[in-house]
Amino acid sequence: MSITVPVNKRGIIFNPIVDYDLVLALFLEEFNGRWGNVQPSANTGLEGFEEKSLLGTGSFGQVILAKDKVNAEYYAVKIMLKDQIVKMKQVMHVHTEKRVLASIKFPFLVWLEFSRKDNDFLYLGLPFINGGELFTYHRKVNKFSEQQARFYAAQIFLALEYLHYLHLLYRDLKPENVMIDKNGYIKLTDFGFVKRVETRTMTLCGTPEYLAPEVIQSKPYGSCVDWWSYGVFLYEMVNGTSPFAPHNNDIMLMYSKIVDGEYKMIKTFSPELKNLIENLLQVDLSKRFGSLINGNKDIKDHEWFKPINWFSILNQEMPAPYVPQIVNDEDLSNFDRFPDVKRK
Ligand SMILES: Nc1ncnc2c1ncn2[C@@H]1O[C@H](COP(=O)(O)OP(=O)(O)OP(=O)(O)O)[C@@H](O)[C@H]1O
Repeated sequence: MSITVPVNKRGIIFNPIVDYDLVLALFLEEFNGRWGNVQPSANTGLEGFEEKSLLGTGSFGQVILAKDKVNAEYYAVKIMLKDQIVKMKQVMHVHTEKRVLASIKFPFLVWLEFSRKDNDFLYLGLPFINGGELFTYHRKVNKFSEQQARFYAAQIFLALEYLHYLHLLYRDLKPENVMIDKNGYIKLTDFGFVKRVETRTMTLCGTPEYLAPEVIQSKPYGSCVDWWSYGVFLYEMVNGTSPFAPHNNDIMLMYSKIVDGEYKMIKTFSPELKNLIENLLQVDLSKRFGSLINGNKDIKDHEWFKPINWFSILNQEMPAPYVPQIVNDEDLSNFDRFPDVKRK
């Protein structure tokens, strides 16, 4: 079987499955070295770009669609208000997000195309992923079949595996951060909570319904928090709602259920899916898949993933179960609608 070998921006070839040591070495060279494979931010704001429409909003600003006036390429530009970043004590997070985005290259992750700044804002230019959020599509269809969920879950598995090899914790897995590209494959976006840890960390962050018990309890944690969120994600994809969705907005009750690992298993899930979820939503770290002696292999080799050929997923050769309809480069019909961009 042929394996397409991804080539990163500097033309260095690596195979993300076979040679992770090389991938890690290249990542570290970028991450610790020259601030990634991009030039330092030019102080020109979005000069040279046409600001088109609003794609989404985040904690520190907006993500807009912008068109490069010279090469006519489209980008999703994350615009962050400097004041807001400082007030919310997120300087380090933004710094890390930029360095990580500039240093990674993997089929199922977005990367940094360029960065800019001006007096008030920071701008991160990302490839425009035009199929919208997985969240929007999932909400439209309500549930995925196990086969469809497996297609997305396999890509997310490979993305997390890649990040973990680089000692990066993603810490914010949720359908809102998974974008669908024009071919129906996915890309993880939003690296605002990514943290590089060689051992363990203790920071409380993430999205409440997806938080692992050890994060809520302020215990030191490692990459297993992503595998917990992955279990929540699988459940939600196939069931329609997440296992710990709060009743009457009672967040404290939801936290106590997460800490106790108390959720309802869905009878209609296949036995394989039930087993995988039970092993991911394990409060006891000595039992959670991803942290046992076989590491990630317990997930990758699990019966539920038997129909998956990992190389054809990586090479994006498997037909996607859903391919978004995109009529032209500015088609935003797959995004939730927002009013047009107006920024001083
Ligand atoms: N590369 C992209 N292509 C198209 N749309 C994108 C892209 N990146 C982000 N978006 C849109 O913008 C939204 C917000 O982006 P993102 O989550 O990165 O912002 P954020 O400020 O980090 O948000 P959060 O508050 O979740 O941390 C996304 O949910 C998505 O709809």
